Amino acid sequence: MATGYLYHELFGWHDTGTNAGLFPADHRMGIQPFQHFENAETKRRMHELVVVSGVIDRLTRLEPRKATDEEILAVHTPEHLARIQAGSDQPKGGDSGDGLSPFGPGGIEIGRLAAGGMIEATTAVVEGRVDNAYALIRPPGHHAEPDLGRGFCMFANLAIAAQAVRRTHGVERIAVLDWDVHHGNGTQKVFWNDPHTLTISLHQDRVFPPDSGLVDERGEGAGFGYALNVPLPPGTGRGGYLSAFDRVVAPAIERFRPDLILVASGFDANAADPLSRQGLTSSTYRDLTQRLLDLAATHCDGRLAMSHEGGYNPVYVPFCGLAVIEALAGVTEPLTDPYEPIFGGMAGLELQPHQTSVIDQVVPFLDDIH
Ligand SMILES: Cc1nn(C)c(C)c1/N=N/c1ccc(/C=C/C(=O)NO)cc1
Ligand SMILES: [Zn+2]
Repeated sequence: MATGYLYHELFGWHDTGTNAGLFPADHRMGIQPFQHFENAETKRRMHELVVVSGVIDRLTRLEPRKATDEEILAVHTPEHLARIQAGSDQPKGGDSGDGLSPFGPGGIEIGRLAAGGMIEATTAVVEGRVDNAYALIRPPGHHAEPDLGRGFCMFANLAIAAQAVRRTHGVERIAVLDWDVHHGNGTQKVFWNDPHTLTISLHQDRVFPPDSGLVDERGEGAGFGYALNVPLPPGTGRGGYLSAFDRVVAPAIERFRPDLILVASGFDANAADPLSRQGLTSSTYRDLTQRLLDLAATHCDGRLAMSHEGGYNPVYVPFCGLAVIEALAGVTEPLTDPYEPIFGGMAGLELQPHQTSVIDQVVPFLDDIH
C-alpha cells in the first residue's frame, strides 16, 4: 500500500494574524490580541507527529507546486482571483472575501501552493504512483465559493484538484466526502449542477456557514440528487457518524460508482475542538477511513485522496490526523491515542434517536443517484 503524503513548511507561514480567534483585537470591545483560530500550530503539530511517530517512513513524500491561473479559474471567477492578487500585493496583505479570512503580503503564493498541493496529491493517485494520498495543506478550501473566499478559505483546493484531473486525465465520476464539522458549502456550490460530482457533507447542524447544509440542499438541474447533506445535531459522536456513513455515505458511493474518491478532511468534529460541539475521537476517524478504503477498493482501484481542512485543537487534532494517515498506509500497530479513553469515554456518544431522525430524512434521497 503506497500512501502519498504532502506537506510544506510554507503552509505554516500562511499568516492569519492576531485576529483573536475570529475578530481583530480591539481593546474597546475587550478583545485581546491572540492568534486566529486557523493558525499554523495545529497543522504543523500534526505533521510533526507524522514524523516523530515514524509513520513518515511508511509514506511516499509528494511535493506541492503552485496552481496556475488556468487551474484556479476552472473553479473561481477572474474577479475572485484578482481580489486575492490585489490583497496579496498590499503591504499588510488582505482578506479572501468575508473579512474572517485574512492573509499576509504575498499570501496568494501560499494559497496557490495549497491548491497545487492537492492537485499534485490527486494526480499522483490518478496516475497510480501511489494508491492513496493525504495533502496536509493550508489555507483550507472547502468554504471558498467561485466568487468569494469564506471561513478561512482562499481557494477551493479540493474542487480545483477535481477539475484539474478531469482535464488532464479524463476522470469522470468523482465522489467527494466532506467530514469537516462545518458544511462544505464551497465544494457543494462548485458542483451544484454537476451529476458527475457527488458531494456528501457530514457536518454539525448550522454551525458554519449559518443556515447552510440543510437536508433539502440537494443540487439543481442535472445535478439534482448529487448533493447530499447530513446536518448532525450538536453532541454527535461515534455512533451518529458511523450510522450516517453506513446508511448514507456508503450506499450513495456504491450507487454512484465513482472513478475517484476525494475527502475534505477536517478534524474539527473532534471532541475537544473550540469551533464545534461534536464528540469524535481518533478511533472514529480511523474507522471512517477504513470504510472509505474498502469502498475505494471495490469501486475505483483504491483511488482516494484527502485534502486537509479545519481542526483547531493543537493537542488532539494530531492524534486524529495520524489515525487517518495510519489507516491509509495500512499501519497494523497504530500509535495509542492517550486521549481516547477521556474524550471517547464521555456519555452520550453512542447513536441517539434525534440523530437517527436526521439520517432517516436523507436515506430516501439515495434513490435519486443513478
Ligand atoms: C465571526 C462570525 N460572525 N458570524 C455572524 C458568524 C456566523 C461567524 N462565524 N464565523 C466562523 C465560525 C467558524 C468557522 C470555521 C471554519 C472551519 O473550520 N471550516 O472548516 C469560520 C467562521
Ligand atoms: Zn471546519
